[in-house]
Amino acid sequence: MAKIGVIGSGTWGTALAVLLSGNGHQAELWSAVPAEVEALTATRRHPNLGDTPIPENIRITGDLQEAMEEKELLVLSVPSVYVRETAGKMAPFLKKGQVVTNVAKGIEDGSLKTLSEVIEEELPAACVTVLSGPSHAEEVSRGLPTTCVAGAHKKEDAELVQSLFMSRVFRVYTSPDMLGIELGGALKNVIALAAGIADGLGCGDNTKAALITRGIAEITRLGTVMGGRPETFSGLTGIGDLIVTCASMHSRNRRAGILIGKGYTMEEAMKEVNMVVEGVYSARAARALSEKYQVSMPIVEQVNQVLFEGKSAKDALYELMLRDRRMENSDLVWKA
Ligand SMILES: NC(=O)C1=CN([C@@H]2O[C@H](COP(=O)(O)OP(=O)(O)OC[C@H]3O[C@@H](n4cnc5c(N)ncnc54)[C@H](O)[C@@H]3O)[C@@H](O)[C@H]2O)C=CC1
Ligand SMILES: O=C(CO)COP(=O)(O)O
Repeated sequence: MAKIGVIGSGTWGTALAVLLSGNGHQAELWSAVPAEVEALTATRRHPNLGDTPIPENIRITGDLQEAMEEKELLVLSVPSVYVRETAGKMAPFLKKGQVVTNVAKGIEDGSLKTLSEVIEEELPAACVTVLSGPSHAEEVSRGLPTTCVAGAHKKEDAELVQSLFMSRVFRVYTSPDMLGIELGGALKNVIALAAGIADGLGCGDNTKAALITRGIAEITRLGTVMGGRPETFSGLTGIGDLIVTCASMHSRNRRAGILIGKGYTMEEAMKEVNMVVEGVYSARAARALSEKYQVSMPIVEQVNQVLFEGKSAKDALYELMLRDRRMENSDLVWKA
């Protein structure tokens, strides 16, 4: 039995605390929002997780020091925009060498840093790791079989995360490619917005398959130029996560995209979904990275134009369809 602090009691942090508690660990769940601490303590339910009870042995607290004290692992589960601020607040209580696992998916706006890089800046004494993969909280909390990848610089840190989370319904692999894992997790949300927009426009399965396939091509092009491994983008945290987020009605990004495709503005769609839609924040960062690294990302570009420049979803779709004619893979060569 390990003591684990889950820092962030949103849908995902709560589902992970329930999973860890089911694995026999003592989980403590922290929230920055006092009203959330009160409501979760009173109801022992998370509003987005249906009837799943939060077991009585999970302590819910607004006291960060208490949530971090004597913990073998700290799971950082706040949305990406709060990662720097929250990691900064954790700094005074962090013990040297304490393992911190980030589970948020994003890229910091402006700095274009991955979230583990942000955490390493704020918590230089921590051993920073990540956990990512195709894993909707709504299904994990119900014990539906799910697979993820624990990424770390050091093998033993990845294996610690693997051993604490692994169960008969939650299989965890390990990987040293933290950069590839994090880029896949952040960038798939932008493609999921495009997939949702296509759904909202009334497109079909052919369109969805095209967006997933060309989407992973964009993610892999950028990710490998930045130093991620191609194998990672064809694995669980790359194509795996992209498939689930483009196909599932649990996906916040896809749902926001559907509304935008139906004519909602970005702000209206985010309000309606009422949970964090990370792709909206990652879209701008993805476009900036594609410019910085001179990598073509046409889907990312069109999503940006729809979200931030008032372009109609239909125009964006037809512009993608009528781009310059090209080979599917320009590395292939024709026989003479
Ligand atoms: N929901 C899911 O199925 C999954 C979510 N993720 C990632 O986990 C992260 C969190 O997502 P969710 O839990 O779904 O979000 P959510 O929308 O359910 O929760 C948002 C949370 O933000 C917190 N918050 C508000 N103000 C804050 C502040 N100033 N400082 C710190 N926290 C604050 C609130 O406590 C609230 O619980 C995201 O990056 C998401 O992409 C990753 C895998 C699965
Ligand atoms: O990353 C996630 C599932 O792996 C959650 O994000 P979405 O809800 O947008 O799919």
